[in-house]
Amino acid sequence: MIMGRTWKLSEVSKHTTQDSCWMVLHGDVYDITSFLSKHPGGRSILLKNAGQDASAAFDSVHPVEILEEYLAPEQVLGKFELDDIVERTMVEKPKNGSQTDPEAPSSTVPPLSSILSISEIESYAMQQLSPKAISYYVSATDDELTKAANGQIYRSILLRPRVFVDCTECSLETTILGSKVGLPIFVSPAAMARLAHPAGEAGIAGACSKFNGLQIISKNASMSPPAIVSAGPGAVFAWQLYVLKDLAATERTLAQIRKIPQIKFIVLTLDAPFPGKREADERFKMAEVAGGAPPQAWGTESALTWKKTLEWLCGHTSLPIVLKGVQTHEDAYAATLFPAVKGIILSNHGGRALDTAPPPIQVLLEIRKFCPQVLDTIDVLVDGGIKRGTDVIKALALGAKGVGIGRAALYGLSVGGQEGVVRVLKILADETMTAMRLLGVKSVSELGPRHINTNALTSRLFEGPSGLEEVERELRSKL
Ligand code: HEM
Ligand SMILES: Cc1cc2nc3c(=O)[nH]c(=O)nc-3n(C[C@H](O)[C@H](O)[C@H](O)COP(=O)(O)O)c2cc1C
Repeated sequence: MIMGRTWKLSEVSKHTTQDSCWMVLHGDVYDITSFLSKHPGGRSILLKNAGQDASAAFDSVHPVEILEEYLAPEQVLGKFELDDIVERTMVEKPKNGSQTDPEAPSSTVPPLSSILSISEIESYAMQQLSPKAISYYVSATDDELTKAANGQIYRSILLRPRVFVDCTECSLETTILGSKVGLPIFVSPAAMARLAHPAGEAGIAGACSKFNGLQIISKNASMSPPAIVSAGPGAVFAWQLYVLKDLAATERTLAQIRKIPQIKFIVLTLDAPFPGKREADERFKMAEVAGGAPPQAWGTESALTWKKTLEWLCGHTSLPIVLKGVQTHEDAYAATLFPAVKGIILSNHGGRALDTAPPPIQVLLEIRKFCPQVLDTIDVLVDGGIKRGTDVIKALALGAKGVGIGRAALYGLSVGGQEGVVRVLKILADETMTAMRLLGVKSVSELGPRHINTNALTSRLFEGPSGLEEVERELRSKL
């Protein structure tokens, strides 16, 4: 009986094929032969790491709890014991794809306080991240037109500053989905944060905690939700769900989430029923796995529908539901017809879903024109392309309750761990506050369409009253 015995590397390393595939993970030896065809990340990456201690590669993408969830107890063959010879010659393996990875170009990051903009953080991140992390984080679908448009659209919208407003006192506090937060900027869910830095999603939580900010934890986080929330006592949390083809596994995960009181709402991502064609990432994977990677097995259920899926989800959570990846006003309106849905995130997955889909700001304008009541019925959040405080206030002025950052948080993490994310949030918070003061606005709730200039894009906003009667009324009462 092999169960319970110890194995040396010389024995484990004989099992590297489809017919017999072993792997060392966190001190245990696993027989993963039957899991090869089931691994959502494809079999090639497992074969590449077969016959060795793959803990470092595993840790940068998965929480350790996933082992128990996906592998049966009989697949654990026993404990791993280092051979003497290996122990003596072994060089410390990198824990992640960032600074400690010899593949990653070395660079010196200046003191974080001297980094002034999100673009600057991004350029340092490109020096810190491993090629693998860059191809995964930066890539977007096809020609990356939507990714580019997400940022460009903010540049084509102009603001309308008002004068004679005392903005000495100015606050970024607001409420998102009923939770008070210190700033209207939240961290969108992003998989595999430990590819950027060992602090991973817990580092992001620690940073959000300092601002009483909101972090939406990804279903594919590289750390477990309990570990993440315990790192952010002052933060507000939500958890993002991909419904897997394996519905029972999704239900088990939802049961775990129910036990975490810090999680205030569930974000169901809908824009990725199939993986987008992210060529930079595919090219990297092809080079990484000899002979090319087979098409990835996609674990996400592609047959979700409004009524069936929402009814099912309501059976497994009593938390408010937020739909992420809404890209038309029709779907925004439809969301308001389901009482369990308390919010939507206008998002195109940072350009990683359908290329040439519209930037969220365009969808917000559509909502204002065709069904403005949506904005009064549910919380509308947006993400994609946010790099400046002025981007934040434009989205808020157009009706968003909060604005998410995806890559910017990962880039901050890569340059300075938790403190790097703090720097990202501080830059954006300070810029937002400055922009509000210069605009003549003292609080987030005052921002409105009257702060947005009319041009070809935004003219559809101005079908309503001019606002002049309100100005007259206000002045008369003050004079
Ligand atoms: C043997 C134990 C492993 C198990 C049980 C496992 C499980 C999973 C699961 C459930 C997913 C779907 C995404 C998620 O829910 O996180 C996934 C995806 C993935 N896994 Fe693993 N995995 C294992 C080993 C590895 C190893 C050693 C690597 C090496 C780096 C790896 C790399 C990946 C990648 C790259 C993805 C795809 C993520 C994406 O593109 O969204 N996995 N794995
Ligand atoms: C590397 C990466 C991983 C992501 N993983 C997820 C995820 O697991 N779940 C999800 O709903 N969205 C995911 N997204 C999308 C983000 O939540 C967000 O919509 C997007 O990044 C916003 O655009 P930005 O990166 O321009 O800020 C991911 C985005 C990136 C860049």
